[in-house]
Amino acid sequence: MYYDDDADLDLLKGKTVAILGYGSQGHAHARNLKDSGVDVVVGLREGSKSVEHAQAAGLEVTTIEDASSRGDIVMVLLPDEKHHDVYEESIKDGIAPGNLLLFGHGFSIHYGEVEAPPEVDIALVAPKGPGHLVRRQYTEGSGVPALIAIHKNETGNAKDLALAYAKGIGGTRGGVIETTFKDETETDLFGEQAVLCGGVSELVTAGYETLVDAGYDPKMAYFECLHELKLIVDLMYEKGITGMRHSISNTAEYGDLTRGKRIITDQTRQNMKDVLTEIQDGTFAREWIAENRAGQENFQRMRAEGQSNAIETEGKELRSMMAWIDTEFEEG
Ligand SMILES: NC(=O)C1=CN([C@@H]2O[C@H](COP(=O)(O)OP(=O)(O)OC[C@H]3O[C@@H](n4cnc5c(N)ncnc54)[C@H](OP(=O)(O)O)[C@@H]3O)[C@@H](O)[C@H]2O)C=CC1
Ligand SMILES: CC[C@](O)(C(C)=O)C(=O)O
Ligand SMILES: [Mg+2]
Ligand SMILES: [Mg+2]
Repeated sequence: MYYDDDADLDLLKGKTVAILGYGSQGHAHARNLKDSGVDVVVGLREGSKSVEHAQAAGLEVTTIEDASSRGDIVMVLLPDEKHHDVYEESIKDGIAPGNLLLFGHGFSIHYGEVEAPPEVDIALVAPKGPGHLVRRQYTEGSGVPALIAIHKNETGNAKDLALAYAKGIGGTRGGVIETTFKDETETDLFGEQAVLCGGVSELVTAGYETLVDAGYDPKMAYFECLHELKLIVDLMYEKGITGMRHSISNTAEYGDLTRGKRIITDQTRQNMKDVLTEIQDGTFAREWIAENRAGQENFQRMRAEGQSNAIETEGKELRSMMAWIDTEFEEG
């Protein structure tokens, strides 16, 4: 594990860090690095809606081409599915030998979507959390842990620079692990599909719909299955599963221990293994790349279906009454 004392922010002094994209991760990295005293330039496509947000945050904005050629370190924080095309059209020619090309996730390098030139260093700094929380936790004085991995290190400086970058975004406050592009990519995809996003979203929706279908008040179902999830997960985050069980009633804990395995069954565990296999053998990556080449028709349809679920309309109304909940993303 690497913590603040293991990384040297001074290595970024005199260097320009180009952040390509100002989305969830892009805005967080750009703003955190700037607040850490790093010289940052943000690269955005022509007509980007993000220009005004980045400029309002005091950041210099230029084109992706210009940022790629000005950056000693060039961090690609564009959607994974766009990396191939944008790299070929706007990034590749600007990267000088000896510069460091960084990614926030290993997908495009691991699955061969980006073919990098031999004389350029390549590494990743992948926060283990959503970009908006990378920013929020940094401003609060804490930080989202991160992974680093080195794919190519012609200069011999890639690891120290990746660690310095991780420190600049707050990652070394939470702890940084060195891994490989392969392991970062596969564990990240598995986590988001089986547990953090796919698993939890389906679990919450299924629980909500079970209560509503049985005739219970949808508002009660929302509080029970979605709102309270954060409060339970906060305890797990702070004190572990045992700590969470300390805070809940004995009745809840007995139900947890005896009923949980009827929800996550041996079949569910087998399904998790199958999902992992599809990640490891490239099936998922090929499917996602093909979906994009075909214009994202299925992706957009499923996204719209998810947005119109009853739990979403119910939740929007209930959250609007809780003044302490920040319901909008201001940028990113
Ligand atoms: N989201 C997250 O929290 C995490 C993401 N990552 C990784 O970080 C990387 C970035 O992900 P994320 O932050 O979600 O990305 P976003 O979808 O939030 O990125 C949006 C940004 O990319 C720009 N963009 C989108 N399409 C294009 C294009 N065709 N050409 C040029 N610019 C484009 C957008 O431009 P405009 O402003 O003009 O719309 C915007 O600035 C990915 O590799 C992802 O896997 C890693 C950890 C967590
Ligand atoms: C959990 C989803 C994630 O992997 C992340 C926020 O870490 C992502 O790709 O957005
Ligand atoms: Mg992740
Ligand atoms: Mg991910």
